[in-house]
Amino acid sequence: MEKKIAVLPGDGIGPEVTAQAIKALDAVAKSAGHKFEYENALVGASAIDAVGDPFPAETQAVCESADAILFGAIGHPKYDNDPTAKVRPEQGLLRMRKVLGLFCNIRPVTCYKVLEDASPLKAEIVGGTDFVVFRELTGGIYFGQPRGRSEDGSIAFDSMVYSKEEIIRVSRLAFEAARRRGNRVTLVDKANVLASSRLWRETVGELAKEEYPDVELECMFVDNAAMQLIQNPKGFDVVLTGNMFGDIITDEASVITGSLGLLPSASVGSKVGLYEPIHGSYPQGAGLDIANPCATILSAAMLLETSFGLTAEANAIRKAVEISLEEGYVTKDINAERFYGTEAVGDYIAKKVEELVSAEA
Ligand SMILES: NC(=O)C1=CN([C@@H]2O[C@H](COP(=O)(O)OP(=O)(O)OC[C@H]3O[C@@H](n4cnc5c(N)ncnc54)[C@H](O)[C@@H]3O)[C@@H](O)[C@H]2O)C=CC1
Ligand SMILES: CC(C)CC(=O)C(=O)O
Ligand SMILES: [Mg+2]
Repeated sequence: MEKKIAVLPGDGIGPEVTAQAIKALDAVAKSAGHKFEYENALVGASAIDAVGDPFPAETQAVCESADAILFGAIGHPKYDNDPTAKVRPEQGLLRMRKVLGLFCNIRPVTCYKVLEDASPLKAEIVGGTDFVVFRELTGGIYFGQPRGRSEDGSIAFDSMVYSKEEIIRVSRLAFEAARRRGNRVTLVDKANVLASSRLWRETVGELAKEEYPDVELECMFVDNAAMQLIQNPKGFDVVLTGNMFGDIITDEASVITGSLGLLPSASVGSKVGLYEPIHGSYPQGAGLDIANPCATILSAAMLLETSFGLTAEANAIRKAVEISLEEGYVTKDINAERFYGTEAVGDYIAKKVEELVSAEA
């Protein structure tokens, strides 16, 4: 198979973790006889520094001509600490998601057996956790209009806006996934307060009744869900939610697995798919060879499976990551006493991928 992958490393630890994911993809290509061609493009703060735009037209063209996109992370403290900055790296990420039609962000949350003690939560609580969050990605409060400041600057406002159409298209993907898994969807919202959440409840309820009567639908307020995720994470199968709630509860959910550096994601929609870790640019870790590359490597596995249909190869990457965790080939966030660098973990996983894929061929 010959495929072109757009690579957008971004800022902070982004370049380091995407480099490790590419090693895993190269190991797959070498052992299974595929050809992956990579084209790099600028995004985020590094794109602002280079060309003054966090998602330049050239980057968009690279993405649109690719078969899949591998994304690192964006963000820089010089913007985080300057609320007056007019151009911000995050605008690039949001514009990219919108322009590429990436309306659904899929975030699997799995607790590896060997990491049951790595979470600050009790092993008997986190053990066996296996759910997936379907987060709406191109609507809601991150995009809604009007937004801004009053003339005298003393009032600021954002709008949580959702249409039925936006809710239905992401919900369908969640229900379809539930049918392939435990047949249960939990809609997470704040329908006791927000009009937009009441539209979610109404729309998802109708859809469930009309098209997915075989799938169990449960509705849960987001504050309760935030608590239940920690108290009984095994109680979830497919979580369906809006943009901001999904963003927040998945960072929370990463604690169940042992580290934010372990959670991958796939962003899908009408065009090309984009694959990215759920974490940000972790600027404090940039250039120190301490970032956990697993979230990005596992995102590459989602890329192979979702965009290229290479399930066996994707599973080889997942298995290689699991072996690295079992063998203690982990970064500092997983084991603060005995750890390896980002590069060393990436090399170890790539070597395992090569062995696993070659053994299957
Ligand atoms: N998708 C993206 O590109 C995202 C970008 N951001 C941006 O990233 C910048 C930093 O934001 P933060 O709130 O600090 O979130 P962050 O996700 O970058 O880091 C939060 C904490 O999680 C841990 N962490 C994150 N990734 C890790 C990894 N791979 N290995 C080990 N530990 C890891 C670190 O302890 C870090 O201090 C900001 O500019 C923010 O806007 C934040 C979230 C998502
Ligand atoms: C940086 C934000 C725009 C998004 C975010 O935190 C995420 O997608 O996880
Ligand atoms: Mg986030």
